[in-house]
Parts: sequence; C-alpha cells; structure tokens
Amino acid sequence: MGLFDIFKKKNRVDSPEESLDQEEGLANPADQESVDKSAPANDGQTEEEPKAATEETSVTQATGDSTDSKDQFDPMQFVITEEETPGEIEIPASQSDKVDDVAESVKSGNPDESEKTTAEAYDQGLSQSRKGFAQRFNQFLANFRSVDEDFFEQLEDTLIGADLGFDLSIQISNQVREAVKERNIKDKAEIQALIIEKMVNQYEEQGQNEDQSMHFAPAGQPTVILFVGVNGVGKTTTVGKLASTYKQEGKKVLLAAADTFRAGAVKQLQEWGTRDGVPVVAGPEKADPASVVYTAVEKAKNENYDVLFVDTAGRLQNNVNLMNELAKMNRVIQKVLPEAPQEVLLVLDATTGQNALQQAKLFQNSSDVTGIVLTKMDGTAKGGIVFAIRDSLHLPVKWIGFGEKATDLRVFSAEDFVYGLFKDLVQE
Ligand SMILES: Nc1nc2c(ncn2[C@@H]2O[C@H](COP(=O)(O)OP(=O)(O)OP(=O)(O)O)[C@@H](O)[C@H]2O)c(=O)[nH]1
Repeated sequence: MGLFDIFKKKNRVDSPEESLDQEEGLANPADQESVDKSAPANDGQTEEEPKAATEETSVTQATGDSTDSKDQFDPMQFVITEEETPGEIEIPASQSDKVDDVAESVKSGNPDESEKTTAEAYDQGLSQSRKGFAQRFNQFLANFRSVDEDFFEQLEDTLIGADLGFDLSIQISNQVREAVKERNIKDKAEIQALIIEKMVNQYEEQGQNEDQSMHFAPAGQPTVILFVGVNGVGKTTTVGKLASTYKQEGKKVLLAAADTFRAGAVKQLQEWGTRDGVPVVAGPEKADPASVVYTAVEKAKNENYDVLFVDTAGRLQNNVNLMNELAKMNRVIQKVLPEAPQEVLLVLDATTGQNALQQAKLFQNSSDVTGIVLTKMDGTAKGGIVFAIRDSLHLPVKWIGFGEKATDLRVFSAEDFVYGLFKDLVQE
C-alpha cells in the first residue's frame, strides 16, 4: 500500500478517540524502527545500569592540546596558536540556579510533555505548515475557473511558495497535468486531492533507496555521532535532546563540546548534560576542537560508552576553515576508532527554506553526511522543505524537531508527516 493510500485510510477515521491514539502502536513504523534498529547496537554489549536521575554530571576538561597522547597521535596536526590556548577555564559541574531549576523540572517531569504521543507531536508541530498549505491551496483554488495553462502556472507558484523548490514544483505540476487529462478531472476538490496524491507519490518514490535507520558500532565499541551544520540551526539543542532519548533507552552517553568557537556553546551543552545526567568533555574557549574530540573519543573507548555525540561549531557555510576543521575531526576520530563516526548528521533549520538546501549541498561535498535532522518545523508555515530535501539531496531525514524541549525531537516518519500536513485537505 502506497503512502497516499495509507494517508487516505488514516483520514477516513476521523473520530479522535478511534483514530490517532488507537492507531499509534501500528501506524507509526518510525517509532518501531527506532526501537528495532537501535537494538542491535546493544547485542552482546556490556549493559550499564542507567544511572539514577540525580547523578551529578561530571565535566571532563580536555587540555586544548593533544600532546598528552603523543604515542598514538601526531601532534603536528594540531597547530594551536598562543591565542587559542588560554589557561584553563572554569566550567562548573553543577550550573547556575537557573540550570538547576530546569534540571529539577526535567527530573520531576512534565506529564503533558512526556505523554505526548508521536501523532500528537506531529499534529501540533505541523499545525503552522498545515494551515499554510490549506491557505495556499484555498487561495489558489478560489481563482479556479478551468484547467488551463494559467492554472498550471499558478499551481507551480503555489508549490514553490510552499518551499518545494523549483524543479520539484515543475515536475509535480507536469504530473498533475497528465493525470487531469487522463482522468478528465474538473472538480476543485478532486484537483486538490490529485495534487496532494502526486506530491506524496513523488516523495515516496524519491525515498525508496533511503536508509532511515540510525547506524551503530558493533557490540563493545562506542558509536560516534557527529553533528554538523551552520550556526544557529539547532545542533546543540539536538545533541541535548538525543542524549536524553538515548539515556532513557539505557545507553551510556557521552557528549563532546567541540563547538569551541562560539562563547556560550560549551555552557549550553553542559546545561543539557546536567539535565540529561550525562558527562560532557569540554576544552578551553577557542581550543582546537579536534583536541576536545580526541579526548572524548579516547574516554568513550576506554570507559565503554555506548554513544558519543560530538557538537561541532557552525560558522558561515563559505568558511573553508569550517570544512577543514570537520575533516580534521574525522581524522582524529578515526585514529582511535577507525570505523567511526557511524553517523554524520547534518542539522538544517526548516525555517530557512531553500537556503537550507544550499547549505546541505556544501556540507555534502565536504563530509560524508549520513542523514538530516530537520529542526524548527514548528516555526514554519511552509513545510515543503521536507519534499525538496528528499528530491534534491537524496539524504534521509532521520529526526525532526518540533520545539525546544527534549520530547520535541522525534524519529522522522513520512507517514505521520504527510498525514500531519494534509489531513484537513483531503476528505474521503
Ligand atoms: N522552535 C524551535 N526551536 C528550536 C528547535 N531546535 C532548536 N531550537 C532553538 O534554536 C536556537 C539555536 O539552537 P542551537 O542549538 O544553539 O543552535 P546551534 O546550531 O548549536 O548554534 P551554534 O552553536 O551557534 O552553531 C535555540 O534557541 C534553540 O532552542 C526546534 O525544533 N524548534
């Protein structure tokens, strides 16, 4: 059964009691996937008891210089200038009162947040885009007189305006043109349903070879996940949210604050570390990020961590240094763990639309990106960026962010996404 058929089937059940909640267990393969596909990573691995929520977050200071590990590692790769090696900075393990308050509230749990189902998260997170799509389609169909060239031009504009991108909008418009002729469609509602059907089918076809699962290291070795992306897209927040998710699954998680470029990024990651109860490896401000990564990878290996998340800096996308820095981090990781990193997740901000695609292409050219985390979906009324990503990047969206809280990051599910976007538009 195709995605569009599943969508229509879901849409037929319109009573809230019998629809979303009831279908939750079956209708969300993405959630199932996250459990199934992360499970092999633990097979045969030394399972650590998840530490109590009250555990104190420890903070490991990298030296900012990697010469401690001379025997395994070439220090010449780390040219650290005078200015880049300030003295040790104070990084308090237990943060300010404000952070303690946040940590306390997370520990005590907010029932509304933790009990939000996946369908509810998609429903709420996509409400702006849903309204945006409805508005665009309504405006477009309000002018509908006949299916002529003017109609297809307006359709293309509507799709481009919804962030689907130029090429994909033209393709979908052409497919609609053919289907209208074939099926002799004249009715407004039928045309709307047809446009959505073509969007969904196109989206599904493009993603057929995508591997949406998260990849893990063989049992007994730490999995390294690198987060890349330009500044402000939500890398640190995503690291914090995912650390929380994996910690709750019982994994032993370590964070590396390799964003030594932005003042405050380390502290921000440590706030998440405190909330999640996971240690953070940090270095002095402006330290060589690769040295922080090296310390973290060694710690992850020697102390049997399951997952190491590396938060990187994200200066301007045309900054060659940024790309060199990422390449250097990769080399450093592979000195200790030749098979790592298992994932390089490119974080993109959904609100930046087509600009996000340009950024993605740049990162794709310079690092082996394995998947996308699409953040701030709650903050856009367009939503079509998901279609454009699949069409032009051929990279799977693995996670989607619907807000700033830990529970707002969800495994990406095409089915829930499509349903959340169009459910008010296609009625059976
Ligand atoms: N509404 C919303 N806000 C988000 C989401 N993800 C992240 N943010 C917010 O986006 C802002 C930037 O997030 P950061 O995590 O600091 O971004 P970054 O990529 O690490 O930034 P740099 O460290 O400067 O490279 C913060 O205010 C986050 O709370 C999301 O899914 N929805």
